[in-house]
Amino acid sequence: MKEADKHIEAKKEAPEHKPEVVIHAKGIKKSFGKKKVLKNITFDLKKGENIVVLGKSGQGKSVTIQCVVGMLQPDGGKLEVFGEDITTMNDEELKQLRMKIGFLFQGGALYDSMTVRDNLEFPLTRVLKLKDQKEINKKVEGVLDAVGLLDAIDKMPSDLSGGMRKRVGLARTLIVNPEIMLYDEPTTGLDPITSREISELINRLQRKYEISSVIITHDMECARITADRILVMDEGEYIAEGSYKELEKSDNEMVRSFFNEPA
Ligand SMILES: Nc1ncnc2c1ncn2[C@@H]1O[C@H](COP(=O)(O)OP(=O)(O)OP(=O)(O)O)[C@@H](O)[C@H]1O
Repeated sequence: MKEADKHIEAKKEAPEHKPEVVIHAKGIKKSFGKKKVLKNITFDLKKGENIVVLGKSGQGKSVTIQCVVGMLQPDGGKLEVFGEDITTMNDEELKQLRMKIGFLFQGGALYDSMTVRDNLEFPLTRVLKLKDQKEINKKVEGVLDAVGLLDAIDKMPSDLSGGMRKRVGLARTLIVNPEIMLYDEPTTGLDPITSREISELINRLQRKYEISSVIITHDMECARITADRILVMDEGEYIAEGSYKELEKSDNEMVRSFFNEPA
């Protein structure tokens, strides 16, 4: 780590979380044909907590979060979100549940032909069916302010940098007030400084809205800044769990390999 970067310390300890568990996964299994992708996934996400999932490519990190939002059905195990078993939910129940979960995809795609304002209005008018323009404007401006991009409200996505587009994507996810955020590689493709801004933004949003997050990343700086707890995934299960500082000292070679990689 560079000397100048040291002021952004790894989280030392989890903030005082309420013990409420928002995601409870126990023994989740998922195969595609003969390929066993998830063998035994067990974790709890507590309210207001950031957990980071580390793992080599193709280990099933994305499959896990797709199970959490009901896009994929696990083959076995228990999966409760906000205390409800999601494996037995019907389409309407899943739709209601997904409104409480923000999912920032790797691409975080915006509609290129729409301004930032229109991109943000879209979920309000189409998903929440809001009609009151004053209320819509207030929400759009509020969420852009939260991600520090109020100035960009009338710009087109093509006029924004990669980091700004990522923040607008995040704003569009946040605008429907999710209680859980699922981030799939939030800093991929961004330079180190912009990546750090996104990581710090994830923390600010966690504090401001008391959002609970699962953050999938290969970016160890992002893990260091955002993680209250890290889970390391290997061959369909979690092989280690702990804070950044704890895992940094792990004896396990696979765990150590993440910390030893050059940034
Ligand atoms: N809908 C699907 N149908 C068939 N196979 C799938 C499907 N979704 C994922 N897989 C397979 O499951 C495995 C795990 O994929 P996943 O995307 O979860 O990996 P990952 O750990 O998120 O990897 P990365 O870090 O590269 O994003 C891969 O081999 C992938 O090909």
